[in-house]
Amino acid sequence: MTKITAMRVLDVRFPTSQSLDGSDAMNPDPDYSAAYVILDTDNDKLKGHGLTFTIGRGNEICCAAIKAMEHLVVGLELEWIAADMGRFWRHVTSDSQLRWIGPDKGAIHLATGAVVNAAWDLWAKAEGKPLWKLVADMSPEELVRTIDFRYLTDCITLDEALALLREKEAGKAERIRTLQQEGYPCYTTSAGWLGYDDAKLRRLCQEAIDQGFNHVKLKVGRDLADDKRRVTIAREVLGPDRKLMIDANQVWEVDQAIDWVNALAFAKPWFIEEPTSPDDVEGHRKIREGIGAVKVATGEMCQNRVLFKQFIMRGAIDVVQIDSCRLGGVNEILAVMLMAAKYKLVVCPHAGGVGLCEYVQHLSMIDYLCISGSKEGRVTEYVDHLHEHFVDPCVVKNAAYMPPSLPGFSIEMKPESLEQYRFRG
Ligand SMILES: C[C@H](O)[C@@H](O)CC(=O)C(=O)O
Ligand SMILES: [Mg+2]
Repeated sequence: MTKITAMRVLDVRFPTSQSLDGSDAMNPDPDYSAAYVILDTDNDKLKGHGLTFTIGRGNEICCAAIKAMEHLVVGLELEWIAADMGRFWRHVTSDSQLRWIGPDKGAIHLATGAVVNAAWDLWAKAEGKPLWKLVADMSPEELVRTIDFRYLTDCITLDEALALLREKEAGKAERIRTLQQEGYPCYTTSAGWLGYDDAKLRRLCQEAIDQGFNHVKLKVGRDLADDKRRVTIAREVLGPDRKLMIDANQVWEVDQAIDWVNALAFAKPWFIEEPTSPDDVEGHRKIREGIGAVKVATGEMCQNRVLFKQFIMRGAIDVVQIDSCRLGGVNEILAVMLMAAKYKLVVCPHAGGVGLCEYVQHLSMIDYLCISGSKEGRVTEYVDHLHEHFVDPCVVKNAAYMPPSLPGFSIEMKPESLEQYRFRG
C-alpha cells in the first residue's frame, strides 16, 4: 500500500513578459507561471507532481485553492485512487463547501487540474509507465471507469463510450508502433506572438519551416491593418500549402469577429481560435456560420466538460482545444475527447505556457491510440519555451511530439528551477 502523506504547494513564476513571449491581443504581458503541487507518500522514492498554468498575478489564488483541497487527498491510498479513478474524481470535486466556489470552474477547478494530474503522475510512476502508456494499456472497461459521466449522459453514456473504445481496440498495437516511429504531429505558435515585430515574425516563420513545421499559428486582434500585414508576411513565408492558424484570444464581439475574420480570409487561415468569449456557445455558432471556409476553434479557456458538451452538440465549433489543467485533469479530458469522437470533431489541444506541452503530448497520444484512432487533420500545439526546467522535457522531431518513455506525466520540474523561480512576492 502507498499512502499520500503530505501535500506541498509552490508558487512558481517565469518573467516571460520581459521578452513578450506568449503575448496576444488580450494578454500583452504574460509571466508564465505554475501553481505547483507535490504529493508526498510514505515511499520516499514515490511522489506525484502536478501543476496548473496561469500567467502571473492570481497564481497565488490557485496555490491557495490547491491547499484548500489538501484534506481531500492527504491520507488516501494510491490503490484506492487507482481502483476507481472516476470515484476519486467525484471525491475531489464534490467537497460540499468547496463546490460552492465552483462548481467545476474558476480557481478551484484549475486547482483540481493540478491535484488530479498529480495523482495520475503518481499512479503512472508507481506502475513504471509514462502516462500515455498507462492509459493505452487499459481495457475499455478500465478506461471508462476513470470517467465521471455526471451531466454528460444526454451527449454520451458510459455504454456508448465503451462501445466506441471497444471499436478502437482493433489496431491499437499497430498505432503504438506508428507512434513510436513517427510521434504525434504538432504545430508551432512560437513565431506568432503579438509583441514580435515583422522582421522577427518573418525570421521565426522561416525557422519553423526549416524545422519541418507545416502549421503555424499567429496572434491577431489588436489592429486590423497590422493583422493584414502580419498574415501576409506569414503566408508569403509559409507558401500556399502550409496551414496558417489565427488566434484572437477572445477580444472580439460576435459580429466584429465575423467581419475581422472575413477581412483576413485572403490569407486562407485554417481556423480562428477563441474569436469571442469562451462561454458563448451561440456566439461561436453564429461566427461559424458567418466566416465561410475558416474553421472555428476554442477550448483553452473552456471551463468544464458541460460547456464543451454544448459547443460540441450545438455545432458551435469545428476544432476542440482541450487544455491539460483548465479542465479538472485527465479524467475530465478523457470525457471531452470521447464526446468529440462521437461527434466526429478533431481534438487539437492547447499547449505552450509552462508545462502544457509536457502534459498535452500524453493526452493527444491517448486520443490517437484509444479514442479517435486517427492523426488525420489533428495537430497539437507546441511552443518552444521553458522546457529546460523539466526533468523529462518533451521531445519534438520533424514537427511531432515523440512519445515520452520515463514513468509519469512528464510534469516534474527540476528542484533547482522550482527554487530559482519560486515567487517571492
Ligand atoms: C497568454 C498565452 O500565451 C496565450 O496567448 C496562449 C494561447 O492563446 C495559445 O497558445 O493558443
Ligand atoms: Mg490560444
